Amino acid sequence: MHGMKYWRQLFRDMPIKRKLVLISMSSTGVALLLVTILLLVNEYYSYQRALLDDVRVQTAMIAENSTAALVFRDRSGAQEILGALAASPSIEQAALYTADGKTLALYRRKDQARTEVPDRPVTGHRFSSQHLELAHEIELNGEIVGTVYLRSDLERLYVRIMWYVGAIVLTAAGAMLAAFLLISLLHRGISGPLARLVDLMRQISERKDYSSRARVETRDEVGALAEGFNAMLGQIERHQADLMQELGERKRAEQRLDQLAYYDTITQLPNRHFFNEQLKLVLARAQRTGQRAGLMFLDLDNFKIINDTLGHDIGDVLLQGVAKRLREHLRTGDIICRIGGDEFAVIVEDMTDREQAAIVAEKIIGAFAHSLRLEGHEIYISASIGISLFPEDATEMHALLRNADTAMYFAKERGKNTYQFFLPEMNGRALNRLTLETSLRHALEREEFEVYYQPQFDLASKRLFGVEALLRWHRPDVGIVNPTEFIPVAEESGQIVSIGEWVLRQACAQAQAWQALVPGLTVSVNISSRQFHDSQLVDRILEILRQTGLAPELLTLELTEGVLMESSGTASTTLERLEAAGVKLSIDDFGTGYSSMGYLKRFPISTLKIDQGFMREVPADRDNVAIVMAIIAMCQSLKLYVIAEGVENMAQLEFLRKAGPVGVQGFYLSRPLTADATAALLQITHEERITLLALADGGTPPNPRGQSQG
Ligand SMILES: Nc1nc2c(ncn2[C@@H]2O[C@H](COP(=O)(O)O[C@H]3[C@@H](O)[C@H](n4cnc5c(=O)[nH]c(N)nc54)O[C@@H]3COP(=O)(O)O)[C@@H](O)[C@H]2O)c(=O)[nH]1
Repeated sequence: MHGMKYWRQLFRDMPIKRKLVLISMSSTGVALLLVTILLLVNEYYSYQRALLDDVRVQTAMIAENSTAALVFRDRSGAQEILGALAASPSIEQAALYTADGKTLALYRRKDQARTEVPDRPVTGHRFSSQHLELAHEIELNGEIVGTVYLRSDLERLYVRIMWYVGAIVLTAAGAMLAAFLLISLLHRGISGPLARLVDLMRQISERKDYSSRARVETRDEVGALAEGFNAMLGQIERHQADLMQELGERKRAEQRLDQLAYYDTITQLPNRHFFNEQLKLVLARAQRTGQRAGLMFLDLDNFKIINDTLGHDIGDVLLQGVAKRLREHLRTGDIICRIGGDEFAVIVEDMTDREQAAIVAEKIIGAFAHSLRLEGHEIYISASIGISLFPEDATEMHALLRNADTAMYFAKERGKNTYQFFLPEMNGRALNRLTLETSLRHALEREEFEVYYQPQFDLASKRLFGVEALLRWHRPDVGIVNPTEFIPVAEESGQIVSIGEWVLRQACAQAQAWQALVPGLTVSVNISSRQFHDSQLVDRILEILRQTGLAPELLTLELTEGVLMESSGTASTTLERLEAAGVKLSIDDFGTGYSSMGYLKRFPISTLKIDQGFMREVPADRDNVAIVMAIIAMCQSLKLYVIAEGVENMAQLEFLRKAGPVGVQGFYLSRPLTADATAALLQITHEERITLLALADGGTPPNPRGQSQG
């Protein structure tokens, strides 16, 4: 059973060609065998018959010749007759019996050792495996006179059969060989294409090249199979192409998603997500290898202004330019990421020491030394950089990030366009700033702000013509906080827009209320950069003027040089709209910034305020004297009103009086006052004010600082 299974499996596993040859040869062999057997059987019986006939003839001849010998019981005659059988080599024994069954004569072939004849032969013939025996009764005139017995051997039959078998086997072998050749040839025609199909199939599955095709060699089933195979390959190829396309699209989509997930679409730099993962890896590596790593936080200086002024499209191009500069100036191993609006981060792995970090930071600063030309604009940009180092400043990722951020704020505070290493003591200051920002958020709703007013005088007429609105914050548990402390924070957090609007409303309402006391009293309100670039500014101002009833020409907006210099088309429109509405514009802190004469002509400015820094040590400081005099002369020729700030003593006042027609503002005349104190000052007469504030020529104020409320 087991053996059968083995052969069956062996047959199944055979190649078709061998199977076909085996089957064909087996069937041919079986057919030949059957034919051989039939031929042999036929030959055997034919020979038997021929032998029988032959023996019969001989029996008949003996019977005919021996009748007389039998009748006369002539032994020698009978013996002679039997002796003639020597001519028939197949007869090996013979006997003649008398009618009463006695043996009359015997014959034995020479090679026979003994006589082996039956005592009483049975008439008829009988074949055994070795012999043919035949007994025939001899008659004379209808009476039986004796019996003749002949025994022939079958040796010649077997020899003949053997020769016959030999001939048949040879013929069959030849036939089998011829059949084998023919069948092989025939089967090659069938299995050859099949084998080639199989080979092709193997090649295709190995190489995955579905563009190959099978040769259709015949029109039979194998040809149909090849055609079917080709059709199938065609389909696979098409599916493959579809699949490849789909895979390609999927891959592209995945890459795109990956790109979106890990890269910033504007600069193509890695984004915050990527940055976080990389920083984690870098720190883990540094921990393992015991090496240093540096983290740098970059914040572009004044980016928001550029973005608001020139538009977001230019802002985007600027960010791209910044990314390009960073890539160009830093090593390929440094990981540069854009982690927020105008915030970038650089991870420097294997940092040797602080000096190396400083070199990298200087490279970054240097990268922006030259202006960027963006769509017709020449833009100077700089960055403030905070640096924290692993492991000195922090070993934990978030702490390292926080420290770099804190250091960056300090770089900003130091005047921007610089770098700053993190120092442990910064954390306290940073915390203060954070709490300041948080408290500031609620200051407006909790009514913690108050507007103070500092009087402004025209030196020639000695008249109080206006007040400057200056904000104060009554911070709970802290006291009055100076605007220099909180205005930059409000500016950065964007809260300045709502705070500034509140100041404008208060100042306009107050100035309008004071018109009854000093008709034509002007009020100056400081407008910060962020406020100025707010697209709603003009509408808000006009709305406030309408609501408070203050005449637009009594409101002066104080803008710094920086704000005007950053201004482009949209800002000019803002200024033009304000001028058209009648609102006055003043340049604050003149001389500290760009001091460009161009914008004095370009923009509708009515007043210029000399920065109080130039009033310091005047008239002793000859340089400051020269500057102040030059500014006054320039304003005269440009027909601009000029106000000198920071007048703190009589010498300064006297100097200004001689220098030309100016307005003055300063502690010497009055510190910023509460609204009530300002109202009190406005209520007294002009003459009383001159006396009180020592505005008379050469006059001395009784106690100028004593008036201070701010
Ligand atoms: N955007 C806004 N900015 C505002 C607002 N209120 C104030 N500010 C700006 O804050 C800065 C500091 O203001 P402040 O502490 O009020 O200082 C003003 C005066 O007190 C001070 N001053 C005036 N006279 C003298 C003097 O004789 N000596 C001296 N040392 N200081 C003096 O000068 C400041 C006024 O400056 P300026 O605005 O340039 O005229 C300041 O930059 C304010 O602009 C606000 O509501 N919005």
